[in-house]
Amino acid sequence: MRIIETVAEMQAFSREARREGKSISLVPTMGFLHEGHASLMIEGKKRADILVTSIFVNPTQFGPTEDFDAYPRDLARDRNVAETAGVDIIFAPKASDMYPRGFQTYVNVEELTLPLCGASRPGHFQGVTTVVAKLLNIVMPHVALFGKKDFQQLAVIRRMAADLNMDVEIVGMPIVREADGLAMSSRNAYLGPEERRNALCLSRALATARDLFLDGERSVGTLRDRVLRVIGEVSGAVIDYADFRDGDTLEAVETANGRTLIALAVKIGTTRLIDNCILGEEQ
Ligand SMILES: Nc1ncnc2c1ncn2[C@@H]1O[C@H](COP(=O)(O)OP(=O)(O)OP(=O)(O)O)[C@@H](O)[C@H]1O
Ligand SMILES: CC(C)(CO)[C@@H](O)C(=O)[O-]
Ligand code: BAL
Repeated sequence: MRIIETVAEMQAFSREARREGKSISLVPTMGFLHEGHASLMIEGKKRADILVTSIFVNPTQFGPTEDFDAYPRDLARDRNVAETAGVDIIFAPKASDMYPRGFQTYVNVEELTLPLCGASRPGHFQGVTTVVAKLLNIVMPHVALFGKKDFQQLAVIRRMAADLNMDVEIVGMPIVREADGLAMSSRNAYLGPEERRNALCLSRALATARDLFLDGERSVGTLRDRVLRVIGEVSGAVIDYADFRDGDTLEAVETANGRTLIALAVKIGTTRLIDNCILGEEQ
């Protein structure tokens, strides 16, 4: 495994790999890698000759009061996780190389970024689509893999790739969970022991609503009440959003079906966690 730290070197590497007829897969990350990231890497390795993972805590997707400075970083540990998962190249650029002086071009996806995390985190998705567009141009992968834990992000990136005719296959991967149901996330590292227990209310709320749905309940009002009740039982859990939306368009729905998305963002203490499920999909 090799670490590449400059945009120019990464681009030269990929250009040469493509010239030799090799296929490339890319797993973009912000580091502090866990088994969720590893599952994307293992799949990426199967889908191409060369697996690249980027590790870049992207400043443009964090709001001014968000946790950019506090975001956990540990490149030594990440190297081990990446190597074990079969990564060939870690691309770890500096912010000054990604956003040099004079930078002024951004990518914006419209309707899909309005609700959910787009509403709670103004400017977030513009930062995500801009950096992902740049990573795709730099690494030039044939396949790029993203987790469904960030469901809206995946939908937005698919839209961007289609709308801008990007020559890359976007692959969505299932949510990897801890044994007790908590969705793996780098931000779980912020949780103290009591908060870690309280954080289970997200996956518990999703499972409760899904069980009701599988028993035949279709009223979003009833399903939402149950979700709010499960989260409300936990002191120190503050809902940012608990939304029922169409899994393709992200439009709000009032009657549930198998393609209905339940998307949650909940603050446990100061840590904002997200989780989701599609009601008709195996968990
Ligand atoms: N539990 C998970 N299962 C599957 N994919 C995941 C999981 N957690 C993160 N990913 C995916 O890994 C990629 C990189 O995500 P990122 O580095 O932000 O990790 P994260 O754990 O989601 O961090 P954060 O705490 O910032 O949300 C994204 O495509 C994301 O959806
Ligand atoms: C896709 C991504 C790496 C862009 O910075 C980030 O939003 C993430 O880790 O999900
Ligand atoms: N996993 C999405 C990255 C972010 O929260 O900024």
